[in-house]
Amino acid sequence: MIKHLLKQPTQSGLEEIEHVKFLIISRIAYFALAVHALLIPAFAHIGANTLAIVNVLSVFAWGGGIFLINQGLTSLALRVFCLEVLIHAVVVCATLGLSAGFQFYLWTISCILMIDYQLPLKRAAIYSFLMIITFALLYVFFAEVTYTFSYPELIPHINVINIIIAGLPMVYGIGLIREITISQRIELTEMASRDPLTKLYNRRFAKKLILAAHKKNIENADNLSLVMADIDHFKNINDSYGHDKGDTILLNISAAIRAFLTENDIAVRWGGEEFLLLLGHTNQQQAFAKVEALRQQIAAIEPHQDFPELTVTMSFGLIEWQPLASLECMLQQADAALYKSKHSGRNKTTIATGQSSVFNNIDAVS
Ligand SMILES: Nc1nc2c(ncn2[C@@H]2O[C@H](COP(=O)(O)OP(=O)(O)OP(=O)(O)O)[C@@H](O)[C@H]2O)c(=O)[nH]1
Repeated sequence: MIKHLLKQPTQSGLEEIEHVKFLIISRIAYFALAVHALLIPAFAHIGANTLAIVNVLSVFAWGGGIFLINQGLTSLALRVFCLEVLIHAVVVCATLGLSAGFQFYLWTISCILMIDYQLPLKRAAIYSFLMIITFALLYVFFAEVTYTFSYPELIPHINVINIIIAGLPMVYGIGLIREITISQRIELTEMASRDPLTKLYNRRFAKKLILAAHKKNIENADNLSLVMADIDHFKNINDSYGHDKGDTILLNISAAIRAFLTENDIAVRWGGEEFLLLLGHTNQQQAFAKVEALRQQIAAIEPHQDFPELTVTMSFGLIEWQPLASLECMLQQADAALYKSKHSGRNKTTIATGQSSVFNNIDAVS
């Protein structure tokens, strides 16, 4: 229910909270309006005419509040509602006594005031605390007031109903805050772990993932290969076609990389035009075959119909992770292999074994 109310995670946190609050408050407002309207004949029927009149005023207050909500003045509406509940609780308790349980609504508005983000925290806390003080004072001043109207046998039931209705928004509100907090935490983690342009993992976050994958591979005695990849002559592309075109190429390449990944692989935007791929369950020869397929696929991407002469290629260097070697050592070797690919003509894949042997691509060999 709460999840259903939450909007897309792209919305800023406070906006999202305000939106959800708006929906909840409008629902509560319509419900309260209906209840107060029903209480008018009920109070008139038991002979509590003052309360019937107070409820007429309450209906106006809730109706006015709904009008304010529809005008986008939710926070002001909230304050009108709080004032109405305060006055209502005091008048009803003074007339019927505390046994009917109308005082518990003061706890509800005390909580609602605390989630009114347009109120500064200090002021919200003071108002909220005043509601609690009022609640306590009702027990001081009206503890002796006894119910003298019709249907006294209904009072214990009304008490239970009031406690439940007053308690529900508090539970609901806390549940809502919990869901929003979790969804924002997930969103923040995503933002902190991803590169904003390509949405691949960023370097800082990926190191943890890579080390965890390596540890798991050692435990399972499995193969793991590490690939450094770099777009060829990217500076020239930027200089000739513009930075925006360069960004589009980065996006196309990231999409190709993402499509190529299996669930055991990790792709990272390692630097500007440099990517790191971690291929799980993959030995050196398998990694070479996979990377060659990716390299050819990238070379076949048509960057734009307006620039038929523009071809984008990538160079790769790969190494199978030796179980006892450090990440830094493996990165150095993969980097050295990439360097070889670059310096032997680019658009190539090089395997770094201990002595960094070079495998040219099929086109280059033939
Ligand atoms: N459009 C765009 N360009 C970027 C981005 N990040 C880095 N670059 C550019 O990538 C280029 C990298 O250039 P170099 O390191 O000289 O490498 P290169 O031109 O690809 O040459 P080789 O790697 O030797 O083939 C620089 O011009 C950077 O400005 C980015 O996010 N968007």
